[in-house]
Amino acid sequence: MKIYEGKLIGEEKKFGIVVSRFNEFITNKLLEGALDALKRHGVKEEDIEIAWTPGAFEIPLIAKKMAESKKYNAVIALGAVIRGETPHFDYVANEVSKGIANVGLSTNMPVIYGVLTTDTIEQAIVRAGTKAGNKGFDAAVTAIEMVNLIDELK
Ligand SMILES: Nc1c(NC[C@H](O)[C@H](O)[C@H](O)CO)[nH]c(=O)[nH]c1=O
Ligand SMILES: CC(=O)[C@@H](O)COP(=O)(O)O
Repeated sequence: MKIYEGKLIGEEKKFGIVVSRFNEFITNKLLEGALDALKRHGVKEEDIEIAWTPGAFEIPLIAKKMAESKKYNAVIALGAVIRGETPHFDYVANEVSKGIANVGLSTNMPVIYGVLTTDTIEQAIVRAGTKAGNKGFDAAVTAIEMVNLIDELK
């Protein structure tokens, strides 16, 4: 029986991070978590590039540009979409998740979904480095695992 699972070793791998500025109080924490995870798993600082978008809605386009550049082994998408008073949240959240998934499939590259979609600011804070951990850290670990899993399947 042969089982494939990506090792959590980041040496020699290159990562692009696309992070949205909207709700920067939260997304900065997600970015810190992602950078912490990459470095603690052996990724060199020079092998990480970061692109900032105005909001989460713009993430898929920049993720696609990064993936198509072939400069990285994986792209990590970080954002925080927090519900307001109108249905705008649903449109943004739906398009961002769909867009990011489509980029990964269309470019054949791991594009990891690290975008918080929460009803309240408190829910976002809890997931950006406090009680529920840091979803940016988790997304970066997922990126490392996916890169190595894909290498194993070659
Ligand atoms: N409300 C949030 C937004 N809204 C902005 C959109 O993402 C986009 O930048 C704008 O509609 C222009 O295209 N963005 C977030 O990242 N988080 C939000 O909570
Ligand atoms: C997710 C959003 O776009 C949201 O923050 C916008 O807030 P509102 O619905 O109150 O305009």
